[in-house]
Amino acid sequence: MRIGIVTSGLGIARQCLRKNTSVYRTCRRQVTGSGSPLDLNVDSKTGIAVLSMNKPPVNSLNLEFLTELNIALEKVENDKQCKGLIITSSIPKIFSAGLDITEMYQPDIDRLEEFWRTLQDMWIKLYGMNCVTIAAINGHSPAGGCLMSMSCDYRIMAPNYTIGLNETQLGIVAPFWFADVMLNTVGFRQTEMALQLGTLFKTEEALNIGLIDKVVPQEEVLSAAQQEMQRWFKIPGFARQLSKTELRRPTIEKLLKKKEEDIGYFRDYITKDAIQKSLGMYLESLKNRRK
Ligand SMILES: CCCCCCCCCC/C=C\CC(=O)SCCNC(=O)CCNC(=O)[C@H](O)C(C)(C)COP(=O)(O)OP(=O)(O)OC[C@H]1O[C@@H](n2cnc3c(N)ncnc32)[C@H](O)[C@@H]1OP(=O)(O)O
Repeated sequence: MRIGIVTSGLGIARQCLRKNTSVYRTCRRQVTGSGSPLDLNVDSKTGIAVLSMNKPPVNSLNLEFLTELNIALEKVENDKQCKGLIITSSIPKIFSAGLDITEMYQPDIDRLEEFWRTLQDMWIKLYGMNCVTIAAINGHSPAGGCLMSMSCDYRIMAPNYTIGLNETQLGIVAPFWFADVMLNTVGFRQTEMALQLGTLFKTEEALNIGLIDKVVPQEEVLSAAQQEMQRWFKIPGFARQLSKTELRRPTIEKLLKKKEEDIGYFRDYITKDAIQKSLGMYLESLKNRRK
């Protein structure tokens, strides 16, 4: 039941309409505007925010979408009522198709650099979130989608989808910080094989190597995430947060120290003729898949 105020643009709902019966005490606020590719609902009773990606056809991460994600993550982090964040998708069968390849193919250089900076910022925020983060992976989650999932504290996935860092299959290389997050999640051996082969793991395979934590039927992914959140909420928040920070800080600091250098590497690498050719062919193959 939604009884909150829907705001537009960047404004967060300032009021909550409450009725006097206890059933209405939950104050759910939709804090993104209508027509936004993101739907952020904060339930002030449970302290859980649900961020649902809704950018057809495949939730690909372009500059504008990444900017919206950054704003949403900031809102959640600044909202004192939010103790946990669930990231999911409103697009059937797709969590996120990863980076929008059209941002990298025949790019405008200023925009390309801005795109990469915004991706770095999004990842730094998500990986370092103080609140508990759970990825409710209700669809395919390749490359950038896998990065987002791995950056959460816990991953619940529906059967019969795929997840992984498949960059080499596109003829490109996963950046060091994507690799670091995978390394932190599944260990060295699985990472070195998965990155070289560009493996997209089926749900069950992902569970077996620890890339995801739980498999539940499609229709239960969100409720399982809500339930899992309760386990994390039972731990004293400060102790849990500090443990997370201690473990993740070195990985985040590594990128922070090299942010500008990394943008330069990305720009120079992606604009190479051979890479452009690979990306062009991959885009073409995606478009021809349904023919
Ligand atoms: C020295 C070292 C320096 C290092 C430098 C760094 C180098 C760069 C690193 C880049 C890092 C990350 C890379 C990425 O995230 S790249 C993205 C990888 N993603 C994929 O490979 C996924 C591709 N998509 C799919 O497999 C499928 O679309 C799907 C997600 C399984 C969904 O399948 P579907 O059948 O439901 O939909 P489909 O018909 O395929 O697609 C619908 C339309 O969407 C277009 N599309 C799909 N994915 C993308 C995408 N990622 N970007 C842009 N567009 C995408 C697809 O072309 C269809 O378009 P249309 O309807 O035909 O016009």
